[in-house]
Amino acid sequence: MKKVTAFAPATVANVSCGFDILGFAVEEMGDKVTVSLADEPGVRVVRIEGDGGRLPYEVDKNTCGVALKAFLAAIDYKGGLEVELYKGLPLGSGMGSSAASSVAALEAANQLLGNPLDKKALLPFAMKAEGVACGAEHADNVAPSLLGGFVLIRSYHPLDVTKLHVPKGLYCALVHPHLELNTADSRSVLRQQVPLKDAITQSGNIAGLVAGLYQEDMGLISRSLQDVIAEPSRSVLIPGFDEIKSAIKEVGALGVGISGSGPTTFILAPSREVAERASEICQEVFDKIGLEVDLYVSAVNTKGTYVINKA
Ligand SMILES: Nc1ncnc2c1ncn2[C@@H]1O[C@H](COP(=O)(O)OP(=O)(O)OP(=O)(O)O)[C@@H](O)[C@H]1O
Ligand SMILES: N[C@@H](CCO)C(=O)O
Repeated sequence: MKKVTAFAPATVANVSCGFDILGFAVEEMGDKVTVSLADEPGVRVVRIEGDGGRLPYEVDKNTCGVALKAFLAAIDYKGGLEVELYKGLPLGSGMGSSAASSVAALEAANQLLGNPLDKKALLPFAMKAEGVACGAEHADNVAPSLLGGFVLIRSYHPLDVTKLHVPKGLYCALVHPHLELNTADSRSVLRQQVPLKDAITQSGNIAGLVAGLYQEDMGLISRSLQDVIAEPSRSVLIPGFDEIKSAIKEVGALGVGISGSGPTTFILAPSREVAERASEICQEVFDKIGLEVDLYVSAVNTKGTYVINKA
C-alpha cells in the first residue's frame, strides 16, 4: 500500500452549553486527505484544492502538516509522507474546518503505516494542530470528527474523552450564512470570568443535556440547550440570531445555538422533517437581512473519520 485517502466530517462544537467540552459530528460534509509514502524524509503538503488558494502549504502552518509531524515524532517514523488536501468545508464557518483537515490526515497516515496507534490516541496530535489554526488546543471539534457521535471532554489535563449515546431520530440542521468568523477572534470576545450563578446554570444544562441524550428525552435535551457563557458575547456577531432563536421553536425544533465559534447556527430536531422546516425558517430570516446561506440537514454521524480509498 502506497497511499490512503480518508474523510473526516464537519462537527458542531460546544452544542450550546458545552463550551470547549462537547461536540458532535455530522454526515456527508467534510474534508478529504490523501497521504502517500515519499522517498524524502519528513512531511510535505503537495496539493490543496477547494480552499480558493487561501490555505498555507507550509507544513508548520497547515493543520494536516502540524498533526502529522507530531504523529510521526510520537511513533518515531523516519520516512517521508506527502499530503493532498481536498477541502470540502468552508473556512471560518464554525463547522470545524481546521479539525476535519488534521483528523483526515491522521486517519490516512495511521492506516498507511499499519495502524500503530488506535483512533483515540491520535487526538493529541489533532489538538496540537487546532492550537496552530486558532490559538487554542480545544478538542471539541477534533474529538467528534475523529470518533463520531457526541463526544464529551471531561478533562483536558489529563485528557479524558468519552463518547455519549446518540438518541434515535435526532437530526441537526446547519445554516451557514456567507460570513466568516475567525475562531481566534470569536474566542477573544469571551469574558474570562464567569459569575457563580452562570456557572450553576451552565452546569445544570450540560448535565441535563447528557442525561437527555442517554434517556432519549427530547424535552430535556431541548430545555438544556442554553448557553449563558459564550453565546451572549458571540451572538451579536451573527445578524438575525435572536430572531431565529424565537422562530424555530414554533416548528417543534429542540433548540438552536452557535455552531463552534460561528457564524453557522445549528438546530437540533426530533426528526428530519422538523430539521428541514426549521432550517427554511432560518433561511427566511437571513434572506430578509440580505445574507446568502447554505443549508445542510443531517443525522448525527456516529463513526467519525474513515478511509475511503487505499492504493
Ligand atoms: N488545513 C488547514 N490548515 C491551516 N489552517 C486551516 C486549515 N483549515 C482551516 N484552517 C483555518 O483555521 C482557522 C480556524 O478556523 P476553522 O476554519 O477551523 O474554524 P471553523 O470552521 O470556523 O470551526 P470552528 O469555529 O468550529 O472551530 C481559519 O482561519 C481557517 O482558515
Ligand atoms: N469551543 C471552541 C470551538 C471552536 O469551534 C470555541 O467555541 O471557541
